[in-house]
Amino acid sequence: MTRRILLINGPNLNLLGRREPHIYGKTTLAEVEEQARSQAASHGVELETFQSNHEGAIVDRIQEAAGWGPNAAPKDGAAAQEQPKVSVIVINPGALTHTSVAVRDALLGVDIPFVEVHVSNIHAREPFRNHSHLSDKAAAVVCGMGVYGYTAAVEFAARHVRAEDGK
Ligand SMILES: O=C(O)[C@]1(O)C=C(c2cccc(Sc3ccccc3)c2)[C@@H](O)[C@H](O)C1
Repeated sequence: MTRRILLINGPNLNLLGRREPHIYGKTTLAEVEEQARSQAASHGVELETFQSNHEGAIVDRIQEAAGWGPNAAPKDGAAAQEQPKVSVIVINPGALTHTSVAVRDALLGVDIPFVEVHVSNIHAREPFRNHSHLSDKAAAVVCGMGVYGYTAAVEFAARHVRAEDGK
């Protein structure tokens, strides 16, 4: 069974590197995703990426990681294709961090360990950004390290996958 990491980025992160570089740096999301894919591959682990500005689409993608949801199985009754198992989710929920019980519920519901990433230090920003609906349930939280936070998170996730495989 091929195991993989699912990297999810939430609202406005498609603008990473293009807006507010003094807070989020100049690295684009495409560059972050390519680096993460390459880093995971160096561990022999697949990495899939998903970015959406829509809470429900993120909930759907999280459910799909567990084999549930609208795209889980073919409608014609054919055997669902063997999908590589998502072993770990790395997620930067963006503003949904502070607002979305639905994303929290989806992550808890699929029972897949997740790592929460924030490019900025959310604890040193506006009060409304100081609370996360996810952190108390995350396997790990990385924030304030810029886009290196994704590197640290993927490293942690890849090591978890390899431990699962007994490597
Ligand atoms: O630091 C982060 O990674 C964070 O998750 C990321 C966020 C984020 C992500 C993308 C854009 C913006 S703000 C923005 C919106 C439009 C254009 C430029 C910047 C904030 C914040 O909403 C969160 O509070 C913190």
